[in-house]
Amino acid sequence: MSFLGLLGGSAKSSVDLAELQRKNSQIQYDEIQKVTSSVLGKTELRPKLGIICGSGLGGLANEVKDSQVIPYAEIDGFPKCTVPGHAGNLVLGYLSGVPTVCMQGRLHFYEGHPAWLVTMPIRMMKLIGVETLIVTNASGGLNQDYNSGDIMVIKDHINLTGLTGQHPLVGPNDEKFGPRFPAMTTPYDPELRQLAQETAKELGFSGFMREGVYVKVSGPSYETPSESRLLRSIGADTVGMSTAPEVVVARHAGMKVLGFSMVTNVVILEQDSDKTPPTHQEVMDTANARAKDLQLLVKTIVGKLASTL
Ligand SMILES: O=P(O)(O)O[C@@H]1C[C@H](O)[C@@H](CO)O1
Ligand SMILES: Nc1nc2[nH]cnc2c(=O)[nH]1
Repeated sequence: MSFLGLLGGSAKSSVDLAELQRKNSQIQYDEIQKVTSSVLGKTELRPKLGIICGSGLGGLANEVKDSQVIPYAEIDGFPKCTVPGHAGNLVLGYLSGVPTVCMQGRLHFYEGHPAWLVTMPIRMMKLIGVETLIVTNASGGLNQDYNSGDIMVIKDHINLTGLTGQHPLVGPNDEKFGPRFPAMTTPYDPELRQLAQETAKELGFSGFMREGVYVKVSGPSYETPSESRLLRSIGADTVGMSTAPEVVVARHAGMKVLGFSMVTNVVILEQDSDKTPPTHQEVMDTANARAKDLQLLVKTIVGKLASTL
């Protein structure tokens, strides 16, 4: 199907989405502008903050006041969300007084979306005016000191799928978004990380707060014990199937990023273990059980940032 056709554009100037997918090419600035216009045409709000809700963490969007819900299906050119625990809505409104756009449900590579399409909403947010992004995810704890329900402030990531070729910035670079070769030395903003830890302490959350490294794999299968030991040995504390590509694209576009990884299961490192293997139901249930704490943490942090956003 023609992408510009989806956007209501003329067949003559249309870009074939299937063809772009085959070439693993990028959607260009103009096309993302049309997705953005479709959103802006449905709301008066001009968000400064973007939030992405991970598996089972969509409740964060319920903290947004005076909210307007736009299903992805009603946004021209926006792909579908197919994963349970990812509602598939943009929720726009005010979080602690800050105009916010919240992705209640994200796109994943394992759903069949190429890396550039998974991250297209980040560029849309940038064009809307978002300069600060809060990403959340559900993850497996590779670090065996971690417990289910721990919240890890992400200090760095290993974009394993990016390093091995499925990088969201592969394809022609548009300097309007950012440079051809962006540095990734500080993907997660040090001041925001510090603020997150200080705020967690004030809220009495220190007992389940962590700071560490997230590794992004493709999924959808969970890891074998040997794969998990490999990921631990390269320095990762948690493992998941999202986030890093979104953060790379956000940093490419100059956005500040704060990331939280909710440990929903402790990863099994031993062969032939009698421990219970992970399930997506367990992931969602654990995320839901701790969601209120993460919601309060994010809301309080945003309240403290409000005057600067
Ligand atoms: O969207 P996130 O990264 O929070 O979801 C995690 C990774 C997979 O999508 C899913 C596996 O249970 O949860
Ligand atoms: N890859 C991966 N993703 C997850 N998301 C939640 N738990 C896990 C896990 O154990 N592994």
